[in-house]
Amino acid sequence: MTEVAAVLEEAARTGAPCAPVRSLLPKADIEAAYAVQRLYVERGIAAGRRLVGRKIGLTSPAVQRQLGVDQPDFGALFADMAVPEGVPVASGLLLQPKVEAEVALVLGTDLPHRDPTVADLLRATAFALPALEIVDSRIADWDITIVDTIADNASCGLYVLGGTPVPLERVDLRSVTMTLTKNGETVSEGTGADCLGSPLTAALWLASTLAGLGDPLRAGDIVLTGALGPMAVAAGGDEFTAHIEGLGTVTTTFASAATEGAGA
Ligand SMILES: C=C/C=C(\O)C(=O)O
Repeated sequence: MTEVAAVLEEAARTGAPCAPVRSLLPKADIEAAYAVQRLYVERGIAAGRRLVGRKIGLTSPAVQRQLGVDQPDFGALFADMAVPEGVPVASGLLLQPKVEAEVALVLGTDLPHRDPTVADLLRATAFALPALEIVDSRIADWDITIVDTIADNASCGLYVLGGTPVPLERVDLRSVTMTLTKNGETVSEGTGADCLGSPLTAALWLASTLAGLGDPLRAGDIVLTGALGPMAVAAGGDEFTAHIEGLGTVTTTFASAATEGAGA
């Protein structure tokens, strides 16, 4: 496990993507891949990073098709991965960024049960927000299988949360429609139902999985529930806006090296 973690750390440190790590792991061993991810999380916490929640990945049939997998996964969200709206994503921070539009849930109470119900989840959720997940892969050309992405913290790079909290009484997350634009052009579309049937179903999967691992979701946690549509490639100078009906909009821009150099 430590060898795989070291390969991924080196890729992040140098900015040079590495070869797929699946050949270094027991064949298709998802538990081994999560063990690598746990090392990354434990090292982050030991270094003073604040764990603030989880992302769910591989929830949309479109993304599953893009990556050739058939099940969801999860990764860790640290506070230092959050980019406030209005602050450009610095150039050179990410290796191969892509953007996804998602529903974020913020919990008001713990979700300790292995068999949580929708009622438990609705009661536990303080509010929802529109969100952009900026996924990134430390593996060259995004040549990933499920074990590669799990070991690589579920390919999570950064995330942007919208600023207007919406209580769940006000929105039916299964039927929301999402449009993601890049520089004004639509690049991805989907609905709540495209996220494992509903963002709530995805969150229940995560709550149950983490409770089963003895590390349940806690009050205050942010849950990125998974892409509602295909991911879109990002480059310096791009602006992305997601509109999720009933939740509002969230926007981010990617600085280009040239504008950063000019102090823009
Ligand atoms: C490889 C990353 C996939 C996701 O983040 C997703 O499907 O939401």
